Amino acid sequence: MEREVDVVVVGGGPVGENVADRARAAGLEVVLVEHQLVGGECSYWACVPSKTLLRSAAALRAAKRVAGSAEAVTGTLDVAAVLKRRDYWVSDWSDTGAVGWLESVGIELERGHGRLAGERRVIVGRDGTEPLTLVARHAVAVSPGSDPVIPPIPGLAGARPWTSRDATSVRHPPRRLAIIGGGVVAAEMATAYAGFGIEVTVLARSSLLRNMEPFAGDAVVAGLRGLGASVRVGASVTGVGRNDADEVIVTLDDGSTVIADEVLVATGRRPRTTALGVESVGLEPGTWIDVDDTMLVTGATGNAERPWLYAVGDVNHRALLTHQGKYQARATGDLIAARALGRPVDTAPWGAHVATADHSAVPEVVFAEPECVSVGFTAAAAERAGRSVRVADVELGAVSGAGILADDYEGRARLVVDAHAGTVIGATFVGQDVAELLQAATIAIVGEVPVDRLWHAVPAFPTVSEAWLRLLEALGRPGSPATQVASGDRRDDLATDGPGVTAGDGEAAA
Ligand SMILES: Cc1cc2nc3c(=O)[nH]c(=O)nc-3n(C[C@H](O)[C@H](O)[C@H](O)COP(=O)(O)OP(=O)(O)OC[C@H]3O[C@@H](n4cnc5c(N)ncnc54)[C@H](O)[C@@H]3O)c2cc1C
Ligand SMILES: NC(=O)c1ccc[n+]([C@@H]2O[C@H](COP(=O)([O-])OP(=O)(O)OC[C@H]3O[C@@H](n4cnc5c(N)ncnc54)[C@H](O)[C@@H]3O)[C@@H](O)[C@H]2O)c1
Repeated sequence: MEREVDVVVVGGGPVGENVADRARAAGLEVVLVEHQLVGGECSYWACVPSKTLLRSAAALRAAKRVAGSAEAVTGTLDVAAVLKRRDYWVSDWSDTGAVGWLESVGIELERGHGRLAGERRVIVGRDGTEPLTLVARHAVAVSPGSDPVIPPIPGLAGARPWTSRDATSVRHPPRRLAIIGGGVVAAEMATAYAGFGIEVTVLARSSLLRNMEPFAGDAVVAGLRGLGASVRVGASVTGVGRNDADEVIVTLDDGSTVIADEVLVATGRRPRTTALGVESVGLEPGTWIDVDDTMLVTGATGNAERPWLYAVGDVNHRALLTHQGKYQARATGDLIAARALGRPVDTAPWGAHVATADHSAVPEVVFAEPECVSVGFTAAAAERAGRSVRVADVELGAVSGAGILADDYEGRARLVVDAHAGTVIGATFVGQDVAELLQAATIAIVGEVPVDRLWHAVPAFPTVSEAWLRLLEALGRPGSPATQVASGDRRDDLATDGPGVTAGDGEAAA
């Protein structure tokens, strides 16, 4: 069976949904092909369940950190209630709601496995009925996402390791959990399971959260240990097996062993391109798909002559995050529609049809203990990129708003400034409830707001946002002696109390 449509989208995760939505909103006929659940990894096995597993223990810790509410905390976490709340948020792994939304906006769903079959053609393998060939008049967008990597550690694959799917969909948490990896999944799942009161051992080859400023990973190591987890940094796993009691035995390169009930592998992702038919359009199966800033696939048959194939979301490896994939999807869906309808196309940097922010302003929130959030360059990455940087650090505990939020608040913030341009190019915040500080930093970077102008963006007292003021003070006020820092100098000021406010003062002096 063969059918012509305007646009075919393969993969109905958050990214594919958004490509389809934008193209459909412009009036195009769109078919979305999904072989599992509409909503994808994020909705059922990643962002949503992981955050619900984390939230209750974080709320409990927050209550314990404030005198008055701490005394009211007399019980422990109700893990069964946490799992029930998780089940609600993942709709019991049913996509009825998501399918209803597709219907409401006029996007057609084809349930089945989509596979490229040459230029503009997608074959959909369907259960119990003959395959359907969809021929796209205008474009095909693939957004199949990514799968976890299982590294070739002797015995690991045979030891029934958990992946992030098992960790986020758990029904009966084990008594002991070993985690291999030191990235985002390891940090978050160690926090979640330690919060459940489970014996957690993190086995990381190197420091944690290496894509962030070093103080973020260090804080999470301390935070996890504070929750009772064991964190072994610099530990290489040489073998994994199960014994007769069905316990997992993880052997390390120093000869020691860790015994657990389950082992979670959190060692990165690989693209879902092995069974996507990419070879039929000149691409290599099993590899990430290269794209330009409009998500147009570079090197695909026919794309140079008449653009038709786009790869959006995790599969292009630009930023493996839902919000960034959805940002790409909005640009690409609109571009597909503009090209199809003969409307103007804007592919200049920061134009409507490009994902420029992928290069310089990707916000990420790691919901670990403590929260670690960042956007843009770290100081080291900026220097590697040849930028001349100025760096300001502040201890968040010295900010009144943080001290009021939690007794003995501990946290740190860093601003990375381009010394020549005088604009923020990176920001990192570590501490309780810092996630909501991130959007301001993202806007400063994307808007290329001069640091001198930020002195006029006054943070309200007493909020944690006053960290911004402390960061500016650390950089120096325009025209004041403190700003006499040679251009290109790197400053590692550690600002504490700002003028007029000391921790514990209810009112700031003028
Ligand atoms: C544990 C965990 C927690 C995370 N937490 C966060 C978070 O808090 N915030 C955040 O921003 N990101 C988070 N991420 C990352 C986020 O999940 C991904 O970046 C996001 O899901 C990518 O969206 P996508 O649409 O590209 O792919 P996916 O969500 O993987 O969706 C792809 C869809 O395509 C379907 N599909 C694949 N191949 C085919 C085919 N050939 N035919 C038909 N259908 C197909 C799949 O079934 C799936 O539904 C997390 C990831 C993990 C593993
Ligand atoms: N809150 C969030 O936004 C969130 C949460 C979870 C995941 N994610 C996304 O999902 C992606 C995948 O997360 P992840 O934690 O799996 O990957 P990651 O890239 O963040 O971390 C992988 C970790 O595994 C280690 N590693 C790699 N190979 C190894 C091996 N052979 N043996 C031992 N250790 C090894 C690395 O050193 C690193 O510490 C992330 O890139 C992130 O973008 C986002």
